[in-house]
Amino acid sequence: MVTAKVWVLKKHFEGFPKPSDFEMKQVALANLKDGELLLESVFLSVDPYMRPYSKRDMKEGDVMIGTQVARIVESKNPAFAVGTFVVANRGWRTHFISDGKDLNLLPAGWPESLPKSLALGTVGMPGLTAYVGLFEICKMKPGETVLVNAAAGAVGSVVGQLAKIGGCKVVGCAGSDSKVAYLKNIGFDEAFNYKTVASLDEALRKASPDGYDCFFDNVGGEFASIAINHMKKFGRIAVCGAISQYNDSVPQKGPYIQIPMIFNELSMKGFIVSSWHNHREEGVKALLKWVLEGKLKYHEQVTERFENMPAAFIGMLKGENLGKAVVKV
Ligand SMILES: NC(=O)C1=CN([C@@H]2O[C@H](COP(=O)(O)OP(=O)(O)OC[C@H]3O[C@@H](n4cnc5c(N)ncnc54)[C@H](OP(=O)(O)O)[C@@H]3O)[C@@H](O)[C@H]2O)C=CC1
Ligand SMILES: CCCCC/C=C\CC(=O)/C=C/C=C/C=C/[C@@H](O)CCCC(=O)O
Repeated sequence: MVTAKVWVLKKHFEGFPKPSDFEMKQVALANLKDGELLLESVFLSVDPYMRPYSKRDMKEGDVMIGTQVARIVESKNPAFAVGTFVVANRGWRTHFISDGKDLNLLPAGWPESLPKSLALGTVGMPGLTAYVGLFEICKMKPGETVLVNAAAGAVGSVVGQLAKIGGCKVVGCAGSDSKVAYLKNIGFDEAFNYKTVASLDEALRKASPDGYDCFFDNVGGEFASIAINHMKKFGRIAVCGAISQYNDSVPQKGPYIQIPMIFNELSMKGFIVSSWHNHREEGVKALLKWVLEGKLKYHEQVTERFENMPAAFIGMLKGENLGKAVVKV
């Protein structure tokens, strides 16, 4: 019999998550029935959505939500061979049982040399978020200027590079000078540290005096309220995330957006990547191709050991990650 380690939400987060909000438990797994598989998590993802979704969808004592790259270690299902790697959405667990219906194989053509953890990042849900947000929501066109915040993270770093591949000028911001250096390294035209600039308004104007056609917003809050005033006529805003607000106990009050929306005839659309599953195959295939061609660079912040899941999650929310934050079990 296999015993899985799992992390549960011991106490709903109040403000910023803290280690004592989590508890690690052991769960004995049943023997496999016909048609079932035993899987071990190899890489687990820590993502911002876990913070707001825990409040909306979870109760105390539930296993933390999340996805993993897992390896099949035992199979009583002829459709799945032992040793196969899959992407699963089974939460913070070292081991789990599946009937195979909830598993996604890695995309065809995945070379052995490419880290499988990328299926949780650049060639997974965050990469697909960038792809959908830019091509379907912003409807980015060559020659346009694209702005993205949280630009050195999992989604933002792909947004900037896809915008360059698509023939745009790209401006990004991030929360440290080393992240800004990374953005320049992967091809951003302009990048600034939003924590140290004297004025966000000035920094946005300096980076693109003519304004922005597309704004891929990962952050919300004050940054978005300022950026909206820098949109060009008929600009498009993809409302992807609002990480600056996820840990607020008291909702922020911002300036109202109607005047710039009307004056510049802007479009603003929120989206959730899961609703775009019909674009998944096409998107992931394109992302993999760009990675293999060297046009789409990646960086991963790998935390070792399952025991460090809460630390990796809290660190990501604090901005300690460059690129995609993952945990190697
Ligand atoms: N709509 C959708 O379907 C999806 C939305 N998202 C959203 O995209 C955004 C980015 O996600 P992801 O790429 O996975 O995460 P990241 O890899 O970008 O990690 C989060 C980053 O957010 C930045 N950050 C944290 N707090 C603040 C703050 N108060 N102000 C500004 N930046 C902050 C930090 O970078 P820094 O050092 O630069 O501050 C941190 O590294 C999130 O808002 C997430 O919810 C993600 C996936 C799907
Ligand atoms: C309750 C308030 C919500 C505010 C918006 C919060 C977050 C936006 C966001 O980050 C959403 C992310 C959604 C991710 C969904 C992922 C899963 O479906 C897993 C998908 C697995 C995979 O495709 O690899």
